[in-house]
Amino acid sequence: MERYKIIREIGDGTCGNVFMAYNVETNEIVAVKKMKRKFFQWEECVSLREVKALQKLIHPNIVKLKEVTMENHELFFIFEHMECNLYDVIRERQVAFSEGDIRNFMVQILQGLAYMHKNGYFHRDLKPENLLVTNGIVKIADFGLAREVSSSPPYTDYVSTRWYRAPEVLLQSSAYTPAIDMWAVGAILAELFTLSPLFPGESETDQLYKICTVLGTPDCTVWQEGMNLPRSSSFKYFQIPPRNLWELIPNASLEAIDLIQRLCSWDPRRRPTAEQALQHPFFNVCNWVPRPVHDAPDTKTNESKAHPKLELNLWDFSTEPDDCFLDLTLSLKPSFPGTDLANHVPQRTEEEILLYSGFENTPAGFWPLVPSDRPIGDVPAMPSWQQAYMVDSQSSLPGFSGSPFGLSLQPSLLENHSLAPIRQVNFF
Ligand SMILES: Nc1ncnc2c1ncn2[C@@H]1O[C@H](COP(=O)(O)OP(=O)(O)OP(=O)(O)O)[C@@H](O)[C@H]1O
Repeated sequence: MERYKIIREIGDGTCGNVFMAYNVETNEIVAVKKMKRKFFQWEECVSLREVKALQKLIHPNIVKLKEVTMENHELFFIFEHMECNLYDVIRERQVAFSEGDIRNFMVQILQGLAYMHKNGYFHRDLKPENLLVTNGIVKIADFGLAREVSSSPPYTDYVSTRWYRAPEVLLQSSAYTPAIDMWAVGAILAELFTLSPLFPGESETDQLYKICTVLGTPDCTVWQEGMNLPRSSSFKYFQIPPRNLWELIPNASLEAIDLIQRLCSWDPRRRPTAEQALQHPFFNVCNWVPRPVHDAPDTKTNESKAHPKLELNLWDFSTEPDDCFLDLTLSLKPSFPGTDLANHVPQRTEEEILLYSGFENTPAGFWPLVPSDRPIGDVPAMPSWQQAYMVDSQSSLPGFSGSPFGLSLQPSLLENHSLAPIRQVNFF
């Protein structure tokens, strides 16, 4: 250990203290985790879960274990050094993250997880503190509780920090799966939008209660197996209807809400795997900078109001996905102010509803997406500009390309302020 000079302490966890240090031979900055418990044999060290897992898991989104050293019965892990953890990033954040930032974090977390799960491990303690960040790069850390998927249940030992703990673990299932990591990802995704935890339980019972206050109390239609778990009788104390996630996370897009809802499914079998989550439409967007309506010329003049609008109305298409989108070229039909769809969408300003075709170089159409299982009437037509969903000619349409996410398209408007015919958009 004389090769390492400690600079300062950077973390104090349950199992170890973490220090920033530098390697005097290489001048490299590293993180040294000094385990709190004493070790007497090298075999004990190498059989630790953290060592076993990290030896095998080499991935850009998993923190790299460089070395393991034992000295005077003390065990040290030498890791690549990361600037901070996601908990600090969230805590210090004054304004909400952009959806692009959140997407960037999530892709990396999911890629790390997908790799880990594919290689037979699940983490069991995913939380913002265990996601390390340097310059926008996220790496999963703290494999102290990692388990091999092939290891046999019952899993009875302590698992995961309460706020991110999956309901099957709270209800004392002894045979949980990697889906517990997916629950944690859903809670973290919500937290990235609101900057506060989605389920901040103060005890195990309160944790279940907090989950019920968001998702509603489950019943056998939602989660059959859950009804038979040892602590499922707790549910009889809280009969709570589900909240609308849009109210709780108002800055999230429809796709983000849909992903959170799927990840935080009561039933672990309904949660997408990490690999499936990466296919979710939340990640399938192009960069599009909306032009505010009031910047567009002529839109507020009497002259333009007198002109017909070109309106895209997806209700005109069949409801069969293949019928709708097979080699779809959007059909546009003229309509007139006062009779257009905008008037049928309550409580939305014109600015919120209308989408302009003035992006001459943008080969795209704009779609708000809603989960296929949600009645159209439940969903705001276009809650904000942020929720315009862009599909370009390169990308496949979500839900129709083998993606596990069936999303239906919500009718929307596409107004041509300049009255030139709107470009037709080919999706395939
Ligand atoms: N490689 C690293 N680079 C920078 N900081 C790190 C690194 N590894 C850990 N840390 C910091 O130290 C903290 C504790 O580390 P870690 O989670 O590995 O310890 P632990 O004892 O297993 O914690 P826990 O209480 O979560 O089980 C992390 O939250 C992080 O802030």
